[in-house]
Amino acid sequence: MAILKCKKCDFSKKVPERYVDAKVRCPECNEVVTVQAEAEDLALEDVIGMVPEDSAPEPARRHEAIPEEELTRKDAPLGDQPGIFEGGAAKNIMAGLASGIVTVMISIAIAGLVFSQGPLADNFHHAISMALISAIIMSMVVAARSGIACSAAGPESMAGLFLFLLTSSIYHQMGAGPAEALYPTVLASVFVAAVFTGLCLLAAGMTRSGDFIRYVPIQAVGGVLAGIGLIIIIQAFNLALGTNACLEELFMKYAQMEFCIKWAPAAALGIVLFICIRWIHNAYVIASVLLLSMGGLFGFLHYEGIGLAQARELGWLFAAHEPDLFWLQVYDVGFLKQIDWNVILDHAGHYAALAGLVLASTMIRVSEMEVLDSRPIDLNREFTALGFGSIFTGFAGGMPGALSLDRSLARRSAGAHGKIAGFIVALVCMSALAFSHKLLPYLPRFIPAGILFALGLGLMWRWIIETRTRFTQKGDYALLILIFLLTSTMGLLPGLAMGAGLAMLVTAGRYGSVSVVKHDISGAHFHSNVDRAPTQIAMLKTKGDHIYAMTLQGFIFMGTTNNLLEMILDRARDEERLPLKFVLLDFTFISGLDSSVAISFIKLKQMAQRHEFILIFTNVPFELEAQLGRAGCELDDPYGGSVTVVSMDYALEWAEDRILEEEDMLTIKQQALPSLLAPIFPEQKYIPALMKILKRIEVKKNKPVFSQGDPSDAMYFIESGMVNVQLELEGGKKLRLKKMGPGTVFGEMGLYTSAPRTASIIAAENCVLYKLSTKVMNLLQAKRPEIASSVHRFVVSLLADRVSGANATIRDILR
Ligand SMILES: Nc1ncnc2c1ncn2[C@@H]1O[C@@H]2COP(=O)(O)O[C@H]2[C@H]1O
Repeated sequence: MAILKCKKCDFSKKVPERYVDAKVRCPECNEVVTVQAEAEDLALEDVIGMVPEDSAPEPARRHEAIPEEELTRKDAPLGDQPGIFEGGAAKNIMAGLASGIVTVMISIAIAGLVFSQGPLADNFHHAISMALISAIIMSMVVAARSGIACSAAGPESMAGLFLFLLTSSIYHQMGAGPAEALYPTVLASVFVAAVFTGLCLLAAGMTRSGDFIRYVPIQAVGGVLAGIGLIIIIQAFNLALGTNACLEELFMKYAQMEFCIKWAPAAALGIVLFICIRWIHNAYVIASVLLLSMGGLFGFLHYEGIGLAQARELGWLFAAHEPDLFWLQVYDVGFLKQIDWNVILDHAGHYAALAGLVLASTMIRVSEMEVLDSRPIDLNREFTALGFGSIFTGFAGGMPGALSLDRSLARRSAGAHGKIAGFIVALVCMSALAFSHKLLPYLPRFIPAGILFALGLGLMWRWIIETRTRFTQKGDYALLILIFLLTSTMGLLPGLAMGAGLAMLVTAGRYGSVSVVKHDISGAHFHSNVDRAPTQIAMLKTKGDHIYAMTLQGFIFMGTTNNLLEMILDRARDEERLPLKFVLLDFTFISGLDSSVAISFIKLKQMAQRHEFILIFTNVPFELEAQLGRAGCELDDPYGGSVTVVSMDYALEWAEDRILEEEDMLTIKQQALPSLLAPIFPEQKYIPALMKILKRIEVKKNKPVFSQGDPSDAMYFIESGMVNVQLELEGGKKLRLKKMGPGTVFGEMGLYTSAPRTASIIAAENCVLYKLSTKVMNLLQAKRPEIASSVHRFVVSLLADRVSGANATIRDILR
């Protein structure tokens, strides 16, 4: 072992031997520290660290433990859904009302984004209806079908931006054609996008391919979403200014006073909203900010003596419009005849990309909800719910939507734990739809612009800043930035296509199709290198199945950890075997981790707490442990039910000790050497004579009996205490070959071959040994050859036992 000891803040931590002389940053104060070799060999207690005495894991620190019935990963029946009024009717209704106001405002903002091109902007009120229809239907369907109580779905920034690109592209393609075909074609393309996205979600949910989507490289999705964030911010400025400019044009204009006065309130509101959405996560706070800013504008207008009509002319408020039930046109033959279906077909790439991103983002958001909720959520069921919602939305004349993590969290912290909140949101949106022609003329223009600004900023922050620490390999983050730049400069579709291609190549090249689990084995077959008494070995053969050891390999990413989690869950639920108490995961063959893996390990820790087993991570590279820690997953977290241990051998020894302790067999009654030898020595009658020629010595804990390479002059019998047989490797590294206890011998190889010592022997405890020197052995051979021959046979049978033990281990590993 080596030690990381920071002189600045006194932080100290044991780290694996191979980090000796490495320069690392102190996890506490960030000071650069050189890792030092530790002076003495470690005792087992040192290695294990501060695992609580009581081996039963402490209750979850951050989350409540979830009962077994809720573990419905594969087939979550509807009955498992949250109740209608769960958490109290009044609380849910209030939370639903606040979320409803937020949803209406966000729907208006997304509508502004979708219809911001040329004459489409004149039909902004239609886009608002389309967005509200989506919010109503998706809120109701998701409330009825989703397994997440606070699930918020409807118009959403990423899908909104896609629709903006779709409508702009159609607008540019058809600009020269007949004007009457443009609007029906644009509307139809939005409805087709909703139905197509819904069908894809439904197909993924019904074929249960949700877990397969977990393989989508996170860098590609993250880079594209960050790019989307930037484009949304540009569009937020355009909405505030009533322009249609690109980034450079906006840069030219932003400082001019007449523009500044229009974009500054939107940007200020955007920043405040961004902070509320990201860190406060509360629907009441967000709704209050929106209502207060509206009040602020009317106060300002009143103070300045500006009338509403004048404010509309100045571009502060939206224009009034006549009420119409435009979406019913969808089923009007005249309307259908005007649609240019070729143009719609030309945009097949847009629909496919939109559906792909909605699928991938749903997968990421559901995974994050799983961690926050501390329980598995059936991804396929969420796909199915969103799929139905999106299809109904398309047929009712609404725009495609998606699941929103931020809005779901805001709804949850406002107290929405029952389904009713989703229906209340739908009711609020219905009222807004019915009165939109009356309300819109009173809506300040900077509000939807500010919301878009906050949504765009949120996407960029989430994917460019927050995820940075999650990437264990610098290349992953660089790839994300590359895809972000491609998306922002070349456009969404080329960026998406190139990004996905690049990320898939990288991931496939790194990992291929090799399973993350190199081998898994039960503790009944695979034991630590500790020489134990025959009764203890027999006990471990019967009870060792409480231990499940796995060696991991290769490059781990979310898709592969899913398989690992399922293997462990299957083992934990296997009632035909002994209850699972210890899961050992060895990282020796791990070459790297993807960013998303932290979430999987957090889930694994939550599973450990639910099923009451202890997770022991072994041979974890220091950088990976630090990276996972920064991403929110502490591996060495004794009170959270997981520990890191230097090697699989020590971890096995510790778990075995706990099992023996439980059976009251950890300490074997101390016996004198003659009685220890009696059952195993070939001829018992020679034991008293042998004892006379042995020399008793005592060795203190941690002191060497001899060191590797020393000349060999004796072999030793152990009467009490344990010794470590330690191989000294190049570069000062040490490897424990064996731990030996009472009744056995060591140093026999040197005695018989006269070669230098092949390993060092260090006392792991205070020991009493009996020494048989070469000189005395030679005398014995000459004077009492029958006793010498008995000793030879004893040593041979011990060596034979050791070899057959090693063979059994190899056989089990290869099984
Ligand atoms: N792989 C091993 N397993 C168990 N004991 C060992 C192993 N290798 C060496 N030893 C013991 O460690 C001792 C080191 O000194 P010797 O080589 O004299 O004799 C050696 C054996 O008794």
